Amino acid sequence: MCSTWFPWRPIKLIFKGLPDSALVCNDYNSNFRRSMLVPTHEAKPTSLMFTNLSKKASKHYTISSKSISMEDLKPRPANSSPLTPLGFLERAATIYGDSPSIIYGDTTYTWSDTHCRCLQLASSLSSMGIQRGHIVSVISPNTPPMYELHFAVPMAGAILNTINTRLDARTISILLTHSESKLIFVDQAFCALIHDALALFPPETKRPMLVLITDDAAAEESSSSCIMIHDDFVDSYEEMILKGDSDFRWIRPVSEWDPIVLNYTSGTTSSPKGVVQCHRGIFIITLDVLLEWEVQKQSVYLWTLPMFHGNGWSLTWGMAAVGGTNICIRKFDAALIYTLIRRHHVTHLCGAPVVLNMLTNSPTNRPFDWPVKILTCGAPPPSEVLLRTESLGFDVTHGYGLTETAGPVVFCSWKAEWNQLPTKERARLKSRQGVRTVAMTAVDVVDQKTGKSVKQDGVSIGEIVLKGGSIMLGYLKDRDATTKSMTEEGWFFTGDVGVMHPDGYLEIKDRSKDVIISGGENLSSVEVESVLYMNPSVNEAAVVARPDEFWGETPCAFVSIREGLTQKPTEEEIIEHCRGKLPRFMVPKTVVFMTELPKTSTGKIQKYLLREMAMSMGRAKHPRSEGKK
Ligand SMILES: Nc1ncnc2c1ncn2[C@@H]1O[C@H](COP(=O)(O)OP(=O)(O)OP(=O)(O)O)[C@@H](O)[C@H]1O
Repeated sequence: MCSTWFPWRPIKLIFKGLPDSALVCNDYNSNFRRSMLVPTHEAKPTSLMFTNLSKKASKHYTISSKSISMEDLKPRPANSSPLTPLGFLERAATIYGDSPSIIYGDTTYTWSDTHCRCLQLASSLSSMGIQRGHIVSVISPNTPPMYELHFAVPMAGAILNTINTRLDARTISILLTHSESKLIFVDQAFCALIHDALALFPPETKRPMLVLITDDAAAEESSSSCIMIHDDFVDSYEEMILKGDSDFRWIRPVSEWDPIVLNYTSGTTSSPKGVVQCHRGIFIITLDVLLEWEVQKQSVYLWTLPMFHGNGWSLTWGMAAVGGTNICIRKFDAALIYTLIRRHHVTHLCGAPVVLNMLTNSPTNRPFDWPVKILTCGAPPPSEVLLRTESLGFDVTHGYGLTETAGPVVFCSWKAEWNQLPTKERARLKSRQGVRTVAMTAVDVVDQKTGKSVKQDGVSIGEIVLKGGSIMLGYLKDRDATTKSMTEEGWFFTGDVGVMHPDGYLEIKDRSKDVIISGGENLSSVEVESVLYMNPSVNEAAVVARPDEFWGETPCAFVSIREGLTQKPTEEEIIEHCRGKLPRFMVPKTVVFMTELPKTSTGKIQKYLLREMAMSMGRAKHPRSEGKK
């Protein structure tokens, strides 16, 4: 009854001296001490009466107009501190102070160390003039400094921008100018790259300060290039920590909507866009992912996913929340990964489907004695790849998200009854993207013309739209793209197309830009790819549109073949393999073999490059007899 009256309802009302029969909401669980009912002679009668007061009680008690009514109960400072993930670190230092926070080669830090180092770094940043709202960039692989900067930079009030290490100098130069970065932390392996990027700055543009991150493990690869520009650095990372004050009072956000990170998208479909996320959004997604992926306290997390990729899907902050151990590595190396999983008894790791593929194809792969949980996201995982990964003892969780959502916000939440199904069927179910996380408000698939929800039949295609607390604030300096992607009705348009299955699970069919239209019919490149992956000789597959003289467009498959095969398949054999499993119009008409498919820095296949190659082949020609579907 109470909840229908007041949006901010009390959990329990305690009225001193009132008989039990006068308690209005006596079923709830926590304390709310406020005398709302007073003897009638002290208060003016009001029309608002509690209907379940006993007759006797209602005679003596009525609502005081002097007291605070339900409507007046508003947020107060005690319950309105801005949400921020930065507080996770202080807490981790209190609870897990002596436990390892980061292991990197022979170096181990504890949570006390990490807390202290981040405060010292934040203090040094402040001393150097870094202030609230400034952008501070970092280019580094997954090293301890890269992890620490996720706390230290926003603790100085600034906004962290992690730069993708695989970008070229020209793109980095554009991003740094666009972000107006004030300072860049540069791992020594990337000195030459940053040097080249800065050389491309327009003449009048102010240059950022540079701080050098030295690393013995990187020394070999980068010593000469680092000496070249050594004088350009204002300081070194470790010096800044030494100079810093460990009692520094970190700068809390004024509002939870204050920006905390700027991340550029992968650039799979167009130039990278600068996504800005706030403290609140990151707080929400971090807890959401931990809950959905069932990350236990003091888990051991191996950093196979680059932290520059959406801040490692927010698990950078997540590991502090659970006091886990971060195992850092500079490079993806399947043999090293298997060694580290065993050495440190790793419990969790993440990776785009390409990482799963590399792990399963590695000659060093061997099953584990304990379940190693792996979260895959970032691209559609073919069911064959899921199957192979699980057969090694990995427990795969499949999530879907974008840089714009700060991590996975849709998960293929697993149902116990599915464990009874045959393995192939399980893998097929798991390749679906799934259901919104608890912190997301809603997910839908809408018709691109009418904007109405499509039928929940697993066939009707529409655009995937999302709403929830971790959707970005917007794209930096791009009002048009921001308003286009987030409508007044409250939806964020993902640019992905998919279907909603009758059981409420979402499945992506393609990115809008990758849909192939053959003879007027939309064709999902993802479906064709998953059939190609069923061929045991196929290592990687991607399908794009090739202009076709008769159909307008037809599927063109690019494949790489597994290493070590004595007999490689022919184009006709690959086409024949698809014929048995796909409707005729979906069967690739062209197959191109490549040693390796081109990928973005986040491991996604660069379909726009393949599309350009397919375009350059000219229109596919057909004998007249092929003009039937
Ligand atoms: N589980 C998944 N299955 C299928 N596709 C996925 C999955 N997770 C993410 N994606 C794809 O990745 C996209 C988000 O990727 P990201 O934010 O890294 O940048 P990008 O979209 O690849 O780059 P750009 O926007 O610059 O083209 C999604 O829109 C979707 O197409």
